[in-house]
Amino acid sequence: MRHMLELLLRRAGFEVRSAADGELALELVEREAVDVVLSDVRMPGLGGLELAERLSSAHPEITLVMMSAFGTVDLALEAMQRGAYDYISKPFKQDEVVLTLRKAEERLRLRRENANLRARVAELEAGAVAVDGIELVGRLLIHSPAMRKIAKTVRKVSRFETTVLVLGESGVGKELVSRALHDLGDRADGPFIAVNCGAIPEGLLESELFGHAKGAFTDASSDKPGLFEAAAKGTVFLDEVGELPANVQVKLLRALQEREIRRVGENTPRPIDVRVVAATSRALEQMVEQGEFRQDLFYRLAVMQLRIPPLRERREDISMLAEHFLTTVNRRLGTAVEGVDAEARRIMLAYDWPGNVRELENTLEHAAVLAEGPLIGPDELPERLRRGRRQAADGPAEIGFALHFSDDDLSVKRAQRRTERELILRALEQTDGNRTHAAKLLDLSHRALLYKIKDYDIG
Ligand SMILES: Nc1ncnc2c1ncn2[C@@H]1O[C@H](COP(=O)(O)OP(=O)(O)OP(=O)(O)O)[C@@H](O)[C@H]1O
Repeated sequence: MRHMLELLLRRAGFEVRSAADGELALELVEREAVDVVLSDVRMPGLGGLELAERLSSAHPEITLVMMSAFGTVDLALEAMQRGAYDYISKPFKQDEVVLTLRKAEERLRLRRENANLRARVAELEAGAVAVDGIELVGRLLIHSPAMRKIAKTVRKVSRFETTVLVLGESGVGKELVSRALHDLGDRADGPFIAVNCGAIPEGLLESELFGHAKGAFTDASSDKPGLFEAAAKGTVFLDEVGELPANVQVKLLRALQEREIRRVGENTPRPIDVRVVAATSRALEQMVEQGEFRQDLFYRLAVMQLRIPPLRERREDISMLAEHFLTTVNRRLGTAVEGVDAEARRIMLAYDWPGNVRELENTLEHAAVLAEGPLIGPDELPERLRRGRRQAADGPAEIGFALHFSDDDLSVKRAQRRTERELILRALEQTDGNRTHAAKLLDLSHRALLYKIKDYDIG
């Protein structure tokens, strides 16, 4: 019977090992990774019931299917109580065995999938995944101490309903930060609606945001809810909030204060249930001083402010983001670029990235398309990067160092390593990558510098 089953199952595509009794079967599963065990109920030595017991305690991941002959069905049922998954009664048809095992296989697949999902959910619930010093907060990849601080605040603030104002240059990731606030908070199951206040024509803004009644204006052929109503139980993200015209600023302030809106052409207010996150790349406080933005609205929006530093102030994120973008570009465009060579990397680390993370993303897409080999070289980088030396006006060096100290990591050893790495990067930038000159600036022997460059993976 064992022999016949071996042949049958092999033919059906299973990888089969056989054991003459229960004892041997237990030894076998210790030696090899086994998904499913098909076992008789009656066997010499260790019987099916005991096997079921021992397997389910030592190897709960293994699915056990029993075979029962006439008169042993009750034993098979008992085995199921002790952890077996299914049983087949003898005599059986060949298809029946294969089908039962396929079912067991499917169950296994589902269990694995569930375990994966559970792990992912646990990660999401924790709000972050940290791997090798890289955190994932919502969809934000984070490595630098400066961004870690932001991640910590995002995690805290996401739990509250407060209005948040996200500040930062264009392309630093303000929208992703706002999304993370939404994704990690209680409204995650609700919609996240992003509105670019600068992109909607002034005349349409009010009705886009708050909706309109039929006949409110020429094109209003029916009642229409606005984005604030569409985002019920979710978040409205007002990007470029500094671009809002004065009349809409007033309406927004009222909506935030009263928690209700009026559709254009309607008098009765409607309650709203949204969290508002706003962002701007403009100096909003200055706009307030110059009378271009309402002060009361500014205070209302800026209950909590998050300032995202530009990429040039957190160069530690560049390599991680570059790797991430290469992976997504490869997937999207079918390219097969494995990385960035040492020289191109040095150029990228020294460049100022005025367009921030978005510029980095576009640069890598451009380079991946041009790349001829597995690595991106300096020639594939846009001209402006090769020309762009770091400017002296980049601020005093101390700023860079201050960023390396965060309250949640006070390890002197790690701080020393980070500082040393940063000093080496700066020396290499100042000397155009000339290691002999850099070693002199660093007061290190040439050999020591080479060793450290390798150790710190500077390239
Ligand atoms: N930390 C990060 N991890 C992964 N992707 C990022 C990160 N920061 C930014 N990005 C990506 O960079 C691009 C720009 O980010 P985003 O749109 O959030 O910036 P922004 O500050 O809102 O820009 P703008 O001011 O122009 O609206 C997006 O494609 C985004 O996915």
